[in-house]
Amino acid sequence: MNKQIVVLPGDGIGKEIMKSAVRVLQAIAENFNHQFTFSEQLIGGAAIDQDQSPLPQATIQACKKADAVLLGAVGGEKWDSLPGDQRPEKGLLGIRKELGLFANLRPIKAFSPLLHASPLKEELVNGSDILIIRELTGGLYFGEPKKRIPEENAVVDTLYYTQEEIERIIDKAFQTAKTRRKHVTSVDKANVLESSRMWREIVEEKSKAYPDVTVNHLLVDAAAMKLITNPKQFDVIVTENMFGDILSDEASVLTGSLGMLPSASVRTDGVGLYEPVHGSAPDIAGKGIANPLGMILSASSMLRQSFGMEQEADEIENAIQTTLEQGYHTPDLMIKNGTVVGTEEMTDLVIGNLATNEASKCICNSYA
Ligand SMILES: NC(=O)C1=CN([C@@H]2O[C@H](COP(=O)(O)OP(=O)(O)OC[C@H]3O[C@@H](n4cnc5c(N)ncnc54)[C@H](O)[C@@H]3O)[C@@H](O)[C@H]2O)C=CC1
Ligand SMILES: CC(C)CC(=O)C(=O)O
Ligand SMILES: [Mg+2]
Repeated sequence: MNKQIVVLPGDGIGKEIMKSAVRVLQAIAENFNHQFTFSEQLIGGAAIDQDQSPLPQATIQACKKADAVLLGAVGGEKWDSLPGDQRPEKGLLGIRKELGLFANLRPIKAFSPLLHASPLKEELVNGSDILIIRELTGGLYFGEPKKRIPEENAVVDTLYYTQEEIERIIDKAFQTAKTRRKHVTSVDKANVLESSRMWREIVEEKSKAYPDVTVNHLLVDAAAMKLITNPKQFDVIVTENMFGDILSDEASVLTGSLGMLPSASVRTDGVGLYEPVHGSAPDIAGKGIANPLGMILSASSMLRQSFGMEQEADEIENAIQTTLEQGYHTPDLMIKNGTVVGTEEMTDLVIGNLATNEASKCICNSYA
């Protein structure tokens, strides 16, 4: 199969972990006789430096033509003093919006060798399997007005949703729950926010069309607590953009590290952008120690969800399981008696544990 993949490494560790994902995909291409063509484009701080824009038109056009997009991470101190609409993060929000990627799927399930790597008790973590479905192109991160109001010595951000935006993400949650353990937890702040009250009404109305799926509602503050005191009660969690952003970083502690979490940002036709949950991690960037597994798992999610390559995705996930069983881990994972390795060595080990591990011959501009 011939697939065109746009890669957006971005900033900080984004560049380091993207190399890992591409190398793993090259090995998969070789093993399964696929042709993956990678085209690297600019986003975030790297794009500001080269093109004076966090999301150049060339990047948007390339992403729109691609079969799928891989994204590393954006942001860093260098660009922190820029106005909000010129920051690297604006490029990330922009590409999600441009591609219409309204649903961000964040699976949280610990690999068995990492059950003891969480600061939470192993018996709490063991058996938990959560999918956070975060609304991605609306809500507080996109609503207007969003500005300083100097004449009032004030500031405003806006939480705006159309009914249609809420309906499509709730449908996505119910449809996805049908393929899992058939339970949806909708998380909101309906005791305070009007947007949450409308969200809750839509969940109730939509639930009538999915009689085999059970549903409950939680306020976001209590949900944050329950995520780490009783995570096994959750199957699918669906929530507003900012709530999902925050809860998923919190939930990552179940897996041992934020660096383990992949995500898929999708729309209804299967087109997707695949990105780890974490950011550009400036505190460890350039040190060669970033955990590449969240990025590699995002690539395997791309194979599964955008390309229908189930066996190939399984091979990557099995190779990660084997590598962790062998005791290898990057320093972010607090494991007793393991062997600490860097980003590149971890990538070599995963590739070495693929069913076959010959070097790839795929077409690749900057990763050959
Ligand atoms: N998707 C994206 O591009 C995102 C970008 N950001 C941006 O990233 C920059 C840094 O933000 P932070 O709040 O520090 O969040 P962060 O997610 O970059 O890092 C939080 C902590 O987790 C660690 N960490 C994250 N990923 C890791 C990995 N793969 N391996 C090992 N350790 C890892 C970092 O070292 C840091 O201690 C900011 O500019 C922010 O706006 C933040 C989140 C998401
Ligand atoms: C720019 C932010 C919204 C990025 C982030 O934290 C995320 O998408 O998880
Ligand atoms: Mg986040």
